[in-house]
Amino acid sequence: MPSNPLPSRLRVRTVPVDVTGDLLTRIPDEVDPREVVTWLREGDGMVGWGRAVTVRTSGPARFADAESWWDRVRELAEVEDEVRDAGSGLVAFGSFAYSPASADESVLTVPRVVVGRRDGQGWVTHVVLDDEPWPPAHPAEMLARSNPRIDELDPVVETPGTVPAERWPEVVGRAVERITSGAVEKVVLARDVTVRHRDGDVVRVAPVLERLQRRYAATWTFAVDGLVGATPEMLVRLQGGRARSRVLAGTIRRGAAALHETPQGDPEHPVDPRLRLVSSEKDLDEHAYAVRSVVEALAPHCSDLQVPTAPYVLELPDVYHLATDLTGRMRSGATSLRLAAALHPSAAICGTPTAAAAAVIAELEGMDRGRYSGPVGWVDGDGDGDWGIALRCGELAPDRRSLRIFAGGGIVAASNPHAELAETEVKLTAMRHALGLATR
Ligand SMILES: C=C(O[C@H]1C=CC=C(C(=O)O)[C@@H]1O)C(=O)O
Repeated sequence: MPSNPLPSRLRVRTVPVDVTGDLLTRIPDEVDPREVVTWLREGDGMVGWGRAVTVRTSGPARFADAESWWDRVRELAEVEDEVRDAGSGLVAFGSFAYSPASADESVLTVPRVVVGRRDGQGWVTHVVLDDEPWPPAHPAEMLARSNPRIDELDPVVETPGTVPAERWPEVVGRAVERITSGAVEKVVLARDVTVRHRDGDVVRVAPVLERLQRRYAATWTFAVDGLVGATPEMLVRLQGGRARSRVLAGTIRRGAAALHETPQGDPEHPVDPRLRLVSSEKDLDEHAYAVRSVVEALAPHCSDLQVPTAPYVLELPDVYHLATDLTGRMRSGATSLRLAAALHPSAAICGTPTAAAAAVIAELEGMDRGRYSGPVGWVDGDGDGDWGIALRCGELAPDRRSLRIFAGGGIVAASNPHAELAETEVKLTAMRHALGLATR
């Protein structure tokens, strides 16, 4: 497990403060973009920066190694927490590779500073190591500073990804063949696109996050170790003994164009795309596989698991998704991180059966997904936390001068390869918009 040795002391102090305005503007501009962490929704949540302690893990044990490291950090921490809410006191932000075979490391990190706000209650957490003194600035003074360049996007250009868009329908067609031959029932295939700083400089993430949270306020805007995005899908939230999950699968594009997209579309008698989505056998099938995978993984940990019988339509700025919200009471004592590990990879991003779908993905996608589609989120000292699935996101290259942005879609027997290409394009809109690229 490659990680720096833990310090002999780790002191954590959380104080309540009045936090007004946009949390993202509190992140100092000079912070390395890979050291920025965020978890924001509807303006509330947490932002942080700096690294107090960090673990990097990889391979099949990437979750288990991170969990045992977190247990040691929890034992070591001396916590003074005047707020005592989920996320106050000791907290770590994490992001895990989708595949055990990924060359990309998974990461769990305790920032030096966290600024949080929930339901009008603000707080600041500082972390110091060994005998370091507490930072001299009073939290209120620190919060008075605000990043003057938050609206300044870096100029970027887009270049093709691993599989060029025009070849994507062929790749999807091969997946449909695997499904009709019976090798697999559902498989989720994803593609990437590379975006580079036009002048070869470092791409700053705070302005990207700012645009994501403004347009996609109802999603979770995240940043962990250079992975930035706005996910609509909550793998698991654990708070006060209750687990929740929002499963998404099944998508239709918003807007007038969607009305004419299928061969059956009649421009004279447009059908609301939401109605089309809830009555589409193909999308309902795709959704049912995803729900089943989450129910199977949550059931051993929960009593009283509530599973709605039919999905609802989640409305996002570019797309509608079929969505199911599940809730259960915890009986296993697992932390949110343990639950995220148990739920990954769900059939919303891998397929059914899991092992067969993972093999088809490895064979057909031709790329390493890195941390796209892996769990991303945070865990606090009590084990509570939020873990989303890293979707609608991009991952900064180690040199921070480019990022790969990703989008995928669930393939079932009835999938149309050209419609699947269009679906990945519309899902790429979130990151293209946030980076200031004209959307197609
Ligand atoms: C794999 C992605 O979306 C998943 C989540 C929602 C809907 C999906 C779909 O309809 O295919 C995917 O399962 C992605 O955004 O890259």
